[in-house]
Order: sequence, then structure tokens, then C-alpha cells
Amino acid sequence: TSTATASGPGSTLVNLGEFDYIVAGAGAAGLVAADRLSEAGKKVLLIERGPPSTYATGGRLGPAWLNGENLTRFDVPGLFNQIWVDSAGIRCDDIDQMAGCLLGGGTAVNSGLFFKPQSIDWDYNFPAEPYDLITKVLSAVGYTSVTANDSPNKKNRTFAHTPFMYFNGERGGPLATYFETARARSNLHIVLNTTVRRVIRKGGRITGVEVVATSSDGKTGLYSVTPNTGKVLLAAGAFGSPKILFRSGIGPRDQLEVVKASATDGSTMIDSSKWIKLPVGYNLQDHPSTDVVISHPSVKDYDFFAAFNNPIPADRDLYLNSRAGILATAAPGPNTMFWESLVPSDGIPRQFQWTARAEGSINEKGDTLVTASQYIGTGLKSRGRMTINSDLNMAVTTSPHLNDPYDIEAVIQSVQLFVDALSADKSITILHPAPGQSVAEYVNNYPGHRGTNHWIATCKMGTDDGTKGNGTTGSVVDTDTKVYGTDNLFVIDASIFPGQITANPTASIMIAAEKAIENILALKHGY
Ligand SMILES: Cc1cc2nc3c(=O)[nH]c(=O)nc-3n(C[C@H](O)[C@H](O)[C@H](O)COP(=O)(O)OP(=O)(O)OC[C@H]3O[C@@H](n4cnc5c(N)ncnc54)[C@H](O)[C@@H]3O)c2cc1C
Repeated sequence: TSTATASGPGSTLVNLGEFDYIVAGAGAAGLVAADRLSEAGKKVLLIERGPPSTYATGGRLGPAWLNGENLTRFDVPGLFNQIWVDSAGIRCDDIDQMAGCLLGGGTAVNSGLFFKPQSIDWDYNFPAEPYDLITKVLSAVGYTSVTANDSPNKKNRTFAHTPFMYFNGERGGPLATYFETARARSNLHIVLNTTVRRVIRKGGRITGVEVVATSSDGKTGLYSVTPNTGKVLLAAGAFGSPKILFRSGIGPRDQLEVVKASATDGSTMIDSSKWIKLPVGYNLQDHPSTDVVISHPSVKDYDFFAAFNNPIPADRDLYLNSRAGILATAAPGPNTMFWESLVPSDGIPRQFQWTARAEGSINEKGDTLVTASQYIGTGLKSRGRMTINSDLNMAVTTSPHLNDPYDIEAVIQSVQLFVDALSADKSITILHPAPGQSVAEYVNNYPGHRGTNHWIATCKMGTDDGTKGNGTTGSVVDTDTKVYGTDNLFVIDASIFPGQITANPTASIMIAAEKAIENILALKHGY
């Protein structure tokens, strides 16, 4: 090892090596990036602050009944609920929301719902692309859209978005696919238990990243990027990537002042004359959720929490012997989906997704309960803000959970439609909205939790360069996902989504990361 000689942050750090690409964060987007960049023959470093997760990745956490089974709690779909009661060392301890800080990020701890996005999700939110242009022209002369793998023989006068693959029984997703192919390559180097503190830069040119070990086998020091062509990709999630940007002197001035005043970073932070003004943390979105709770005598709830340490023996054996039965399905049984599009009086359509499961919510307990959770997605106008505090922890300081009156109007319409449909069946008891309570009153005084852990949009993509404003408006990354004002710094995770999408986001985040890597690899002249 040698010592770096640059002045400012990073000047006294142990040099840990040089890479063509450094990817910060091994979640939904980071795993796609590690795989695609190493596949392209690049020398890649993947840095993840947390420990391994699934058994195949080296994780070993789980209840006693999994001992000797080559499974961890993260492998078994029916053990998802444990994240809500036991998450020390797994959840990110510097965010005031639930997020996975371990290999796989959210994809290692989530309940695994996985949707191909509908085209409108891209068309509505993202800057226009040739795909939109071409398919519009083709549609006008009679071509139709298909989901390619559902209709392999429809290859005449049709168009489609790229399909992707998944499998079941045990946790799949990018840990079981992208990560497996990526780690088999000698040009990919993986470092776990290591936090990216900040990027080291001269103006807009990133020369490397400073890292800090989070446990004894982590690394502390400086990783550099190849001079003239090397790039740093942030994939640390909708809270983690903004945090790295703030600590690197990139963001709204009030946030950079907080980092500057902090005990941890203040004395070594990049000089304020080099700060890059961008609206990082603005535009925060989630899927605001509204539950309808009913009861019906035919329903039988399953205690997925009890199954963690004391599974029903028949269910345990069925799972261990044949990867079948209820433990092979995601807790808490979100097995019924439905969708609708409604137009409130601002004229902008809102997409709704409902997920129903046999479980109570809003303090209802019992064996015969069903909760239907409504998510408002594409078209959503409610926005919030995420900020950093003096301990360098991230928090939602302006909630994005329904602060637009037309979003609320659409939510009321959607709940009303569902309640009307339920009311026609006299064997169903509607518990929330309460008997006699109007839907509008229920939605406006909602007693439940609106968060869905689908955080996005804190580094939004757009063609309106945010450096041109005062750091509170405009976009953070361009359509190649490059951070405005920099030569070679990119954000490729959930942060870049400009607006909310229809369904649970993991697959869309992976697709966006695929596209980001394709664009980044195609960039000419080094940067
Ligand atoms: C409990 C829960 C349930 C969910 N259920 C579903 C579901 O069923 N279906 C669905 O589609 N979505 C679900 N989601 C959402 C989905 O998992 C996330 O939207 C998705 O994982 C976000 O992808 P990402 O790549 O942006 O970030 P993440 O997957 O969060 O990955 C970020 C990674 O970066 C690491 N990191 C952070 N900071 C640093 C740093 N400074 N240095 C190095 N590494 C760092 C983190 O440890 C993490 O591994 C759920 C999320 C949660 C938390």
C-alpha cells in the first residue's frame, strides 16, 4: 500500500487500489451494475457496507430449525416478517425508515413482490427516449404492445419492453442471478462491511472514494479510479446515495452546512468554494398506502411471526423437504393484486395498485381478517424532503405521504369504489372505514401508517440541470445518470426515479440500472 498525495479530503489515506469502476452499494441497482460492468470486461470494485445475507452469499443468520439446511432467514420467503421484530445489524442504523444494509440491500430483506412495469410508468416519468418515439409511430399504424415472454410467437407487428427473469422457493432476484454471475469473474473485486464515506474530487472530477470499515474485516482508506476514464457509481439507495453526495459537498447549501458543522466530517470536508449546488433530497416519494380492513368467516390468518422460531411441524417439513407449502410463500401472504386508473379533477390520471392479504392492520386483531392496501403510483404529485442531521443520520423531514389535494381526491375515489364493491356482499364485515364513517373522513383522518418502504426520487433524473438554480429545484442527474456538475460521478439506484411508478419497485429499479449501465458504457471520450 502507498499513501495518496492529493490535498484536501483523502490526502492522508491508505491507498487500497485502483479500478475502472467503483460501485457503492450492493442492492437492487448495485448488483446489476457489478454484473454488467464486469461482464463488459471492466475492472470493477463493489463496496457494500453490510454483511452477507443469503446462504449462498456467505450469510448464516437464522432460527435453529434451519441449522444444517444451507438456508438463512433471508432465503425462506415465509420468514420475511422477522425484519419487523429483529433487525439489528441488518437494517440501516442511520436512516429513520426501514432499509436493508446488508448484501442485497432491500432485495435481501423485502417480501419479494416483483412486477414487470407497465409502459406508462416509463413514459410518464422519464425524459422521452427513442423507444417512446418509435413505438408511438408504430402504434399509429396498428402495431400492438406485448409482454415478450408471455407471447413468444407474436413477433409480427408487435413491440415490447425487455423482459427479465426470476424464480422461487428460495429468495431469487439479483442476489441469486446478477450477483452469482458477477462474483465468478476475476475482474470483480467485492468488499463487504465497508462504508463509502464520500467521493474524493477535484472540482467535478472524481479521483476515488474514501471508505471506512464497519467491522473488523472491512476496509479503511482510499480506492482510486483509473485516471481519465474511471467512474464512480452510487447505488446506496434513496437515502444512502444522497448521504454520500452531501458528505462529498454536493447538494443544497443548507444540507452541506450541516455536514460542515458536524463533528465527524466538518474538519475534513471539501472546501465550500468547491461545493456543487444540487437539489439532492428534494422530490422524495414513496407509495402512500391506505388500508381497507375487512373480516369474513371463510378467512384463516396464518401467524408468520410465530413461524420464525416455532413453525408448525407439517409446514416446516413441507418447506424443508419440497420447498412447498405456506413457508414457500412470502409473509404476510400478499397474494391478491388489482389495479385501476382514475382521474381526479386536476385531469391527471392516477394509477392504483391494491394488495390484499389475510392479516389485520390498524390495530385489528383476529383470525378472519383481510387487509387490502392501496398504493397510489404513477401520476402521484405529493412530494417530500429527506435531509441529514448533525449526527449524519438521514431523515424524512417533509413527509411525501399525500400532501397534494388531487392525490387525496383520487385516493378517496379509489377507496370508495372498493368499499362499494365490498358492500354488495353482505357476508363481508367492513371494519375500516368504520361503520357509519364516510370514505372521505376516513382518508383525511387516516389512523394507519402510510409508509411502504418504496422510497425513490431523491436524486431525480431530468434534462433541467439543477446546478443552474439555487440548489432546491431542477434535476440531480442527466439522462446518462451522471450527476450534474461532475465529469464521472453517477447515481444508478431508486434515487434517480423522477416520479412514482405503478407497482412495487425492485424490478423497475433493476431495469433502470440496466439502462444506466448501457448508457454509461456507451459514453464516448472516457467520460
Ligand atoms: C422491508 C421492505 C420490504 C419491501 N418489499 C418489497 C417488495 O416486496 N417488492 C419490491 O419490489 N420492493 C420492495 N421493497 C423495496 C425495494 O426492496 C427497494 O425499493 C429496493 O431494494 C431499492 O433498491 P436500491 O438499489 O435503490 O437500494 P437498496 O436495495 O436499499 O441497496 C442499497 C445498498 O447500499 C448499501 N449502502 C448504503 N450506504 C452505503 C455506503 N455509504 N457505502 C456502501 N454501501 C452502502 C446498503 O447497505 C444496501 O445494500 C421493500 C423494502 C423494504 C425495506
